[in-house]
Amino acid sequence: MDIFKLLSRSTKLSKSSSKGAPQAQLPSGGQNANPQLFGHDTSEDAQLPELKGNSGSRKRKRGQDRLHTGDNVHGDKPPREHGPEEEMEGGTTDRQLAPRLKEAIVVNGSAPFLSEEECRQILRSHKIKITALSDPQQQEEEAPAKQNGKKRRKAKEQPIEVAKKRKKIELYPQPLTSFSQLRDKYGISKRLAENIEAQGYTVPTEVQLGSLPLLLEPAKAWAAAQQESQGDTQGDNNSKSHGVDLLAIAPTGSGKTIAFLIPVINALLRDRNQDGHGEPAGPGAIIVAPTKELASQIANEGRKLSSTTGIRIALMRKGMNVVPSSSEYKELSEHERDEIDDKSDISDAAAESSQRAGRAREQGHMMKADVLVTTPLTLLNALKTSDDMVKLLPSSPLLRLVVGLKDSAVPNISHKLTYAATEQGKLMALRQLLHPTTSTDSELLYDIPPEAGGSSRIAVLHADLSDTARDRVMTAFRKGEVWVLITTDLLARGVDFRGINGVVNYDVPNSAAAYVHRVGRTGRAGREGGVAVTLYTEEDIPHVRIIAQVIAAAEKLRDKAGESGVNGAGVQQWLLDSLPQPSKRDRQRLKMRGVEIRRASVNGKEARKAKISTKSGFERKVENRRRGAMVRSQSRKIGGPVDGAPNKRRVAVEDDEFEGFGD
Ligand SMILES: Nc1ncnc2c1ncn2[C@@H]1O[C@H](COP(=O)(O)OP(=O)(O)OP(=O)(O)O)[C@@H](O)[C@H]1O
Repeated sequence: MDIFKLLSRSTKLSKSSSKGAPQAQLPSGGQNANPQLFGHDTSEDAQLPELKGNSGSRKRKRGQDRLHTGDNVHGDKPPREHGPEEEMEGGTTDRQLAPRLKEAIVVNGSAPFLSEEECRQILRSHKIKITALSDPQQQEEEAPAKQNGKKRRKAKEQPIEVAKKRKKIELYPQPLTSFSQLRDKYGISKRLAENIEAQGYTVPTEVQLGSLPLLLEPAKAWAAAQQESQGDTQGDNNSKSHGVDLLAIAPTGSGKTIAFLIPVINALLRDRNQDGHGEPAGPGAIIVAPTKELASQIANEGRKLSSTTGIRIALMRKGMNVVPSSSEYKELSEHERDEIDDKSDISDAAAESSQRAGRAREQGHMMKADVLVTTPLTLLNALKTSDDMVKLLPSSPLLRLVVGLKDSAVPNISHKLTYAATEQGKLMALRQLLHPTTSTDSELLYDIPPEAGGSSRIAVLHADLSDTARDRVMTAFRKGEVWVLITTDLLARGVDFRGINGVVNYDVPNSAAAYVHRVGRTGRAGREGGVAVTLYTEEDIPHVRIIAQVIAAAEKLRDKAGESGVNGAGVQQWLLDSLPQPSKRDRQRLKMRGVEIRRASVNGKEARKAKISTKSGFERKVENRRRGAMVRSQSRKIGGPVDGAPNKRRVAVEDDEFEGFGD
């Protein structure tokens, strides 16, 4: 692994240092040809492994990856295997089907209508599984019971059992194989389609491929689920025009944000057109994100998609109020309305950080918003002051979409587990990692030289910083002014920096999910070349197995896709076998409290914090003495205290400014 190539986001590589690893193979290396993680190899045979038949080079296990016909949709009969030339429903064979599927998968504006079998194959090749969790028929029968308090209480007590008993129905909707189909086939707004195109999106990612048709045509999804649940009887789909609830589980960086934003914006535009009014009708959608950074990112994505459509996407900040309804807006005086319009207009991305917006926020002003993006606490505070904000919606059928394996790391990055023995060892390992050993002419050293920006290239971001400081660091990192960002789990989820080439887990993550999300900051939208390094010490050993297992699973997935890891196996089998298996209790404790030894206070006593330094104790002592002598001499000159006490006149280091690493 050449970490130099990973970090040099804005550095020209010398020929020798760039040999063997083309820039385009890194996550920061420009446009990505295909954002899909699975089933996107368009080469003749690799496109659909199911269609390769006996001539395929990869071996197929008995009973695996075979096509099976529609008479066994729900697993109630064993899958019926058939050879490559076997005739399928509708009289087509695998080979006859292949070109049609390819036509559908390859970027293609026209949208051929695919049979259920064809849909099933496309969805399967992309590892997409869609299930109706609540049976629409059953749900409808249960609806009156919901009014009954006793039954409701009982249902609440046994939700898991009830859910288990319910028959899960697998659905095969028409997959979205190109963004151009959004307009042609689903009739989304012209402006929205243009905005999607302007973002450069052409090939939908797996989660978009499966979820957009469901969310844009919920009536069809409902009808399909109903039809499946009733066997061959006709489902009444005309009356079911309300939407579906969709739970989507997909890999990190797989484009979930626009997968839900496109249907939201389209639905608001459609409603606006149907109602025929341009006045604010109060927020039509609320998006809740765990951190301010993520909320701000989602709001920005939304604004790009809704640009010039008239849909307002507002990032909700402390003290901000939203115009709850069009009737309330109409009741206001003209002056008040003008003021709201004026302030709402400056909520777009460019003005978000402007002084005007800042002032407006301070005054607790009213804003018009069609979509509110907020963090949970801000929403809670807003709800306390406004009862009208949430309208109860009718319950809709619940569908679940899963892409790939749940809780697995993206297969397109390489993982490395590095044993560093101690806390000091971790710092040494990090330093070694950032010091390129392969090239000597690099400007990107651990202590970045002043000519290259020095310590200003490194920043820290955590929840104790002010909002302004957090915004500033985020902007600098996005612009590429900051090269190394040291952060907490605050940025572990959802935050999208397109060009991150590597993630270093300086401390072992507290759970498998935390690992998946942290390392998912690289390798976004299917980009190759990202690296995730996890440093661990002796104290971490009892907790490393869960991480090693996630890595092994990701590598297996990569191998299955026919690619070997960039640097070979990140976890050797012997390591996996020798790491201790943590008990359930240990796993829970780790999740709640982290690695005990690293906590500042253990059992009420202040733990001795390990001094993290790459210098020896002797060197530090000499330096401290020298520094103390300098402080005393300066104090004498300005008549301050000379007893070696800290010089109070020294400028305090502001909490929100990173001043480089101390020795
Ligand atoms: N169809 C597409 N083609 C190319 N790039 C895409 C596509 N869809 C999304 N992207 C890009 O992929 C990146 C990741 O998208 P997004 O942040 O929505 O992922 P996510 O699934 O929400 O990730 P996470 O699980 O980490 O929250 C973004 O930079 C986005 O612009």
